[in-house]
Amino acid sequence: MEVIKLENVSKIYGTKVKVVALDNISFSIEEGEFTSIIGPSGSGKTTLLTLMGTLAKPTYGKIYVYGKDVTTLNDDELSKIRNSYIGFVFQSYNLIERLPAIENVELPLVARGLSKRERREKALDVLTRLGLGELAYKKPTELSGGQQQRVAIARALVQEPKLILADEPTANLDTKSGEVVLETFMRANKDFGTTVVIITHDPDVASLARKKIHIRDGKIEKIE
Ligand SMILES: Nc1ncnc2c1ncn2[C@@H]1O[C@H](COP(=O)(O)OP(=O)(O)OP(=O)(O)O)[C@@H](O)[C@H]1O
Repeated sequence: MEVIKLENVSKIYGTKVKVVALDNISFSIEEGEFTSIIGPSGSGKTTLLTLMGTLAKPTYGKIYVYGKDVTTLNDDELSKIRNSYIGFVFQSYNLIERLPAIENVELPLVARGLSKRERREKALDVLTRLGLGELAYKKPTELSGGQQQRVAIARALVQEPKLILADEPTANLDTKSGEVVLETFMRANKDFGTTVVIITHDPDVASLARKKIHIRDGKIEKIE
């Protein structure tokens, strides 16, 4: 089954001065694939992930997510798709500072009607898997940037999303923490068939993926 399909997608920013961030891109991602998107700075990687995550619409072309043409959906319908399927890991962590790490991780589960006890158990389990069990009750301001990044990753994973979209998830981490994060993604992929798409600059990280999409100047250079 195709999780994401792009057909002749272009994204142009600006009105007077136009920036062609993506130029006529087509590809698809199948369920259970682990894909990396690689390319130099400014090549359009973040724009591509944003479109795949239905957070913005393309200027031209069609995008299908789990078979639905998301270019024709309204904001409510798009947020439903995001909530049902997608876990995002962005470079900015967007953690709530007055809440301890564990409550930040629990937050997405509140809307799902889980009991407080179930939420706590799940959140602690994911934090522990990411090596943060001891820090669960610390506030984000008491954590390093890399630890905050892992809390944000825990918040995405706790929802057990069918699709993970991650923008440079290991960029701010030391080698060991980066390995833990990648291992967690790989385990979700292997054990639960979670589809994973990660943007990376790092060839070692990219090589873990079965499929690599190289982009340059808003175009696909090659898929291997
Ligand atoms: N909101 C925006 N308005 C105008 N131009 C933008 C906007 N977002 C991105 N761009 C431009 O679109 C192009 C692609 O940017 P994008 O952030 O997608 O690249 P990237 O490959 O993710 O870069 P990096 O690796 O540096 O994060 C760049 O030329 C960038 O300046």
